[in-house]
Amino acid sequence: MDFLLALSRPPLVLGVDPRPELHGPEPLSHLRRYALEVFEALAPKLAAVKFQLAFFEALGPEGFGLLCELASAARVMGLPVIFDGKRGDIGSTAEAYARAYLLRFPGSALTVNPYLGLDTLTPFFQAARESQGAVFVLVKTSNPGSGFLQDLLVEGRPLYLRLVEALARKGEGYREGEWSRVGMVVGATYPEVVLTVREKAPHAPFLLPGVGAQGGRPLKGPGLLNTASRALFYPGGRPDLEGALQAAEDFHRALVE
Ligand SMILES: O=c1ccn([C@@H]2O[C@H](COP(=O)(O)O)[C@@H](O)[C@H]2O)c(=O)[nH]1
Repeated sequence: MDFLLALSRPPLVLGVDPRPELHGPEPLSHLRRYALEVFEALAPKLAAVKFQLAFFEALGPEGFGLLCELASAARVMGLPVIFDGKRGDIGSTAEAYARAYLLRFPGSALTVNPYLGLDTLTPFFQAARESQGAVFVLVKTSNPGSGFLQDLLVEGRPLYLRLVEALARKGEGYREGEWSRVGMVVGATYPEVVLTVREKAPHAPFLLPGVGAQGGRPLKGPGLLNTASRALFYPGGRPDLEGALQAAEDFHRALVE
């Protein structure tokens, strides 16, 4: 499956940030069952499933096993997968991260951190092209303090915008039809920034985290993948299949009507 197919699906991404303490006496088996039920029930309303690697890593080796199992199950259900790991390192290590999440899981996407420089992102972009995947580069993150570095003025323009311009240029080399395999993360908590970034990067898929629990509202537009984790996976703060379906229907209505 080519990740870019996610852009022709409904524009909502289910975030999976598992909290075993909410899953009773046998947390991992309950979590596995619950996640599979949620994937199946919500699949027709989703562009993709985003797995937050930190929450799986925090569960130790069993957590990594569960991540692989759930990622495979999502793909079998026809759902593209995003690994939210915000990886980034010198080139040789970036290559290893790219092998781990893009080449071993063809057709998936990975979030990456640009702080080390654009040269360190090339292994991710090349792996995404080879595996029909995608890369989402952190540009303007959803957190309240993101401006501390990202909004710094550099030669009169915010740093995030300079990054966007450079990525948009680079992304042209990884474009297939309308969309590039070089995507960007822009917080749904900054809707005005989403518009500014879109003007500079018309062919980049955008991952918009922060919908729901962080106060961001769903945003409509081509190539915008609205992402909610707690609000969809744990509506009301706990596992609730009916509630998850209702929340997905509400977001879906806001996005497609
Ligand atoms: O700018 C960013 C980048 C990534 N995230 C991740 O998205 C989810 C958000 O969870 P919610 O429960 O929907 O708030 C989480 O995995 C973050 O690590 C982000 O929030 N902002």
